[in-house]
Amino acid sequence: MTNQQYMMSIDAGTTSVRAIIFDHQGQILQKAQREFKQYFPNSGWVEHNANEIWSAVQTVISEALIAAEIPPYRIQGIGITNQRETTVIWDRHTGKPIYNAIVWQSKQTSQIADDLKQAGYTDLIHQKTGLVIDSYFSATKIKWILDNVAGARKKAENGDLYFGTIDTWLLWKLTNGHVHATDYTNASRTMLFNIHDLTWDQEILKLLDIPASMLPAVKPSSHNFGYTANFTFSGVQVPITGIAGDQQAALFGQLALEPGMVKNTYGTGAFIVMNTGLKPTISDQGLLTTIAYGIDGQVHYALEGSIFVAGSAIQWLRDGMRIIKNAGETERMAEEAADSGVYVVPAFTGLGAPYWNQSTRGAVFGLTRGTSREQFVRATLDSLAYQTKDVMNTMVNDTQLQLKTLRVDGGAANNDYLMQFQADILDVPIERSAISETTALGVAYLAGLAIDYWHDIDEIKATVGQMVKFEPHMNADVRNKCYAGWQRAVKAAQMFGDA
Ligand SMILES: Nc1ncnc2c1ncn2[C@@H]1O[C@H](COP(=O)(O)OP(=O)(O)O)[C@@H](O)[C@H]1O
Ligand SMILES: O=P(O)(O)OC[C@H](O)CO
Repeated sequence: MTNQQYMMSIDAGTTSVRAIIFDHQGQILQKAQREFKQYFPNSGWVEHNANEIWSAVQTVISEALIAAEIPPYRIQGIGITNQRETTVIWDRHTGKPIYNAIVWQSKQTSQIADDLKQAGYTDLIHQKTGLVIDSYFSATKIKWILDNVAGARKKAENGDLYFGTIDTWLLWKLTNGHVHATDYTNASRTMLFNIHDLTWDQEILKLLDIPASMLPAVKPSSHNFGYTANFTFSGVQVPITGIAGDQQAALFGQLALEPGMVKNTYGTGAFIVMNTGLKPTISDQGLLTTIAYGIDGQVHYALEGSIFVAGSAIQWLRDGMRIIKNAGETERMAEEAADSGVYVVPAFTGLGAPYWNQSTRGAVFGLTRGTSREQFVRATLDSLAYQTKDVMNTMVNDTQLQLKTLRVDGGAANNDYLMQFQADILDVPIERSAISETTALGVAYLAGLAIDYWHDIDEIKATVGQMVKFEPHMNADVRNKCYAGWQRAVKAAQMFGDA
């Protein structure tokens, strides 16, 4: 086994980066993780320092290799998966970012989004990009940087600036400034990419005054993007052969490759993605149409429901409300809590799919003098499941496809209480993957397939472990009553925010 080759995934998430080394069985050989700093320069703004992300990535690559005790040449290929939409703009000559990376959650560009809506571009943008107009996507963030950083627009017009999402930034750094590219999945989250003809959309670029020279080349997700320039200072050139946004990578890692298959990743937010096959399905009920992956000369599409607050509501219980010590204990507390009729609507930064209401804020309903800490915790966990049901109902309506199972992953999917409640409230079985790092695994698959590390999907399927199943067993009357209460709570929270 001494000459065994491995794949390495770089998972650049919102709060931490990881390097994970996988073997041919899809098992984790080693992993290293680093958190990096979050900047909140103004209320509702969230920024990262792109150089700090790059430093953290270099560190975890080295740490993972050292801990695994393997030399760099035993890595056959690298995959990059990333927090999506987050926008970096840098000077292509000096390599220096001209502003912090504006993070997907950040609200500083809401006004630009509102202006676009007011000007009547909602349908045009929806039809072309599959997205709803929102500050969530990269387009308004690029415009904001060009409008607000001194000299930026002039430089952009002279062709001196590059834009990239985090994958593009890391690829550019790993190749020492030789490759400026992204993949279809990341491009489809910019609100600038035409998902039908697979090009940057000139009309939208003009609308936002964004020069096309800033934009990266767009390639399939499973593709040889280029070689590392100086991998861990070893001089070894490792090909980067896969790139995908983290939610799409998770879909691939769950092997949800047939139309109608759905996964939900319960991380900071929750992202429900349904594979819809080779044709885009445009939702008229607030779901996003997005590119699932590009492989073997074909582009596969997906419908997505993005929930902004999921696991971060549990962090709020810990760090804001300080009624728990760690996320893990919520499982026992919820199991112990009696039914209560309490609802927590964690709309801390507005509501995502299917509501898309930027002005809603969090709310709690149904408190009595007897409400306990455990019941409050349980209601917060339940909100993750209810938000998922809102999205799933919309997906079923949009596609007319009957949901058979929901595949789950991400930190909060480890909570057995939550997964059982999710199965009950959806009335659909839940399957939790055997490996928790599905996102990294997905991009390892994409990268490995491009270089024949894995020959085909069947070879990959043969390596997949047993999933943990949660079967629904809630009585229909109880389910309907619980969900009706949630719907009233969301409605009331929206009324309060809109007033
Ligand atoms: N047992 C648990 N029950 C509920 N939530 C959990 C549990 N474990 C972790 N979480 C939540 O999951 C999130 C971390 O999941 P992760 O997939 O690492 O997220 P991300 O990739 O977005 O950083 C945190 O918000 C945390 O509060
Ligand atoms: O980094 P995560 O796991 O919170 O994912 C963020 C999403 O990609 C945002 O769209």
